Amino acid sequence: MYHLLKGLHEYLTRHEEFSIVIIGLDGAGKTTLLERITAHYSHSTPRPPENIPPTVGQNLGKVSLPSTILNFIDLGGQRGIRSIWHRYYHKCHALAYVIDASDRERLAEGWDVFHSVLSDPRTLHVPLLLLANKQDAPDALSVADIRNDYHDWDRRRRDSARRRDRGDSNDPEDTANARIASLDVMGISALEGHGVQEAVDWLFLRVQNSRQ
Ligand SMILES: Nc1nc2c(ncn2[C@@H]2O[C@H](COP(=O)(O)OP(=O)(O)OP(=O)(O)O)[C@@H](O)[C@H]2O)c(=O)[nH]1
Ligand SMILES: [Mg+2]
Repeated sequence: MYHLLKGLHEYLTRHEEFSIVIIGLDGAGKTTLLERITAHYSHSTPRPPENIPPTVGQNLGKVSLPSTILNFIDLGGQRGIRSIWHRYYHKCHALAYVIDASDRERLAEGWDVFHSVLSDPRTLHVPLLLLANKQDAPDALSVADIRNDYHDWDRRRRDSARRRDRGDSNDPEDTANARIASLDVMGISALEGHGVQEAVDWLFLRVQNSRQ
């Protein structure tokens, strides 16, 4: 009887754990976002932005929900650190790619890196959310503009690939194209917190669904 009740108690109070990896170029605002998320769920104040150094390696943040634990892993975005991202793909349940929507000069670089994530076979079945960060900045591109900019960039990339390959069809591309077509993009301000709750809700829902 004791074992039965103990088992029942464990079943009712169990916590499922999911890992969510946050990636994107250096300076996109990933650690600021992690701070905002963990502060929100622990009802504390996020670390002041001036106390957040560039990430060399990773930062971890745990969010405890009633029956679920979300483990956020924020990875450094500097060029030399990006080569470790792939090590996290197979063990994560969702990916959030953060882009700095106010830095037009680095958008193409951001898309280049984003595309390599999207077309990596190891991310194929991992839910992927594109976060257009820094929406509070006066010159930030809106979600619609970010989406258009990415589609324009991708069209140019495909045109030049087609010219290079003299029109040969490229099957692996089809998978990436399908993912792009159904891509979810959300606008956030990691600094001020706008849209962050909605982004976490999206990730929570998608990791739950992917489990089923
Ligand atoms: N205006 C504005 N600035 C932001 C926002 N999020 C981050 N920043 C600023 O962007 C800069 C970089 O933020 P980080 O969070 O360190 O960027 P990161 O993506 O973690 O960078 P790496 O660790 O180098 O990969 C800092 O000056 C932040 O204060 C935002 O939503 N709005
Ligand atoms: Mg960082």
